[in-house]
Amino acid sequence: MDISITPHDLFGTVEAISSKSYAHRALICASLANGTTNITCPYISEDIQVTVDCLKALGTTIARTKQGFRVVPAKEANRPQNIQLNCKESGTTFRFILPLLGALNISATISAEGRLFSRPLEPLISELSSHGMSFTWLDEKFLEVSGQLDGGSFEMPGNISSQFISGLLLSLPLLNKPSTIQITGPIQSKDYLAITEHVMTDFDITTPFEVNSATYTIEAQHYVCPGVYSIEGDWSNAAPWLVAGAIGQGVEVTGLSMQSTQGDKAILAALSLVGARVSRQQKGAASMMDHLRPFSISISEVCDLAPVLAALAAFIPGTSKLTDIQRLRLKESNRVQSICTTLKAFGVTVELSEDQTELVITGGKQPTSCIVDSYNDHRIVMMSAILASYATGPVVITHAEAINKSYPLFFEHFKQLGGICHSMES
Ligand SMILES: O=C(O)C1=C[C@@H](OP(=O)(O)O)[C@@H](O)[C@H](O)C1
Ligand SMILES: C=C(OP(=O)(O)O)C(=O)O
Repeated sequence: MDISITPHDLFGTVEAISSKSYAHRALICASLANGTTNITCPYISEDIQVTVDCLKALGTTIARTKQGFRVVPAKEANRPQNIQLNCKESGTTFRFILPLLGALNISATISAEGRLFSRPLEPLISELSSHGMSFTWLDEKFLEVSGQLDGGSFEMPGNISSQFISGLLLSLPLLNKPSTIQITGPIQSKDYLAITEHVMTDFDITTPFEVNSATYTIEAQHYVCPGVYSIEGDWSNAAPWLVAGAIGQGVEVTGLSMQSTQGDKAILAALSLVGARVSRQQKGAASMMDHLRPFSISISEVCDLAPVLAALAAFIPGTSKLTDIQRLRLKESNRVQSICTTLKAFGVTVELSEDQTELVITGGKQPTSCIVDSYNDHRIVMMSAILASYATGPVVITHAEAINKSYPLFFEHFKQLGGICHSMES
């Protein structure tokens, strides 16, 4: 599907969709608990559905209700022994499900789509292999997984994907012997680990972290069903609207928690830093244009914000920088390349620093009318839609169905804010 956008100011109010990161974790914890959990999660996406489908294959009964999901864990005797899973393009699902298969001693043949199997996995596979699990690649198209995961001492680098560590945290309490996870090197995406700890605590599991040794201790524990569980609004997917507000007449996003553990609520601090008028409300946030100035922001803790921050930089006269961009190359697309190519198509000057760790964007000229690709990346679609709204003429985004990975209602909400778009079959 291609989307054609006619430039028009984005203005008004939109409701935040349910947090994808919280939804993945709550569905997994509920599947492992001692009773039925009703999860409030009004908005779903392809990635959340992938986690639902994988958990169903593990024996969990999950029904879509009016407001979310009813999750009934499998009885031990009813768990399958050998299953087929398709993790599609969901990195979070894939990296969480691998240790879980080992903890439940279920063999699986896993398939994937897009770039998922090319994204980093080795540190996780290597640690799981030295704790009882086996992995075999079939033609690089399927991953066969088997073996009982054994507790003990795990080591994991902190600067490749926090999902390796979150996956271990979720699974290790199920083992009958205590474990530790020592994180080596710098720890990045820390707030995603905090989200994992938050949801696990809500299901009565504690995983104390000792800062000096950078080590989690995980005792054998039981997930306790909280009865109901509410998924909060998604800050990462609210960010494009808040950026649109800051370069236009103002946008408000409701249904967001100001106390959220989600690192991407830092979009508000970023917008304040560039001089936008930001208001923090009881249950939401709004942003509006003021005197915008160039910025330099490290994206090491907020890597999913990089595409929309790049779009923001394009509208600000002067040179802005996104620094610590190394891990952007490991996402649904190589986001260093896809951000650069997209900005250039809109006529925006962008350069990579000599050491390849910074994107240097010179903004202030109106983005030009163009045809851009999604690079099969939902966050590039959102970035392009914001740039297109203020472009000199029509913009076509090809393969825009990539948006469904995290935000199937994106273009509905875009129209709700006054955006003008229509879809065309590719
Ligand atoms: O745990 C999570 O829910 C996520 C962790 C982050 O990945 P990395 O830790 O690999 O950066 C983030 O980019 C991803 O969209 C969601
Ligand atoms: C990288 C993302 O997700 P995942 O790692 O789960 O595929 C994302 O949502 O931008």
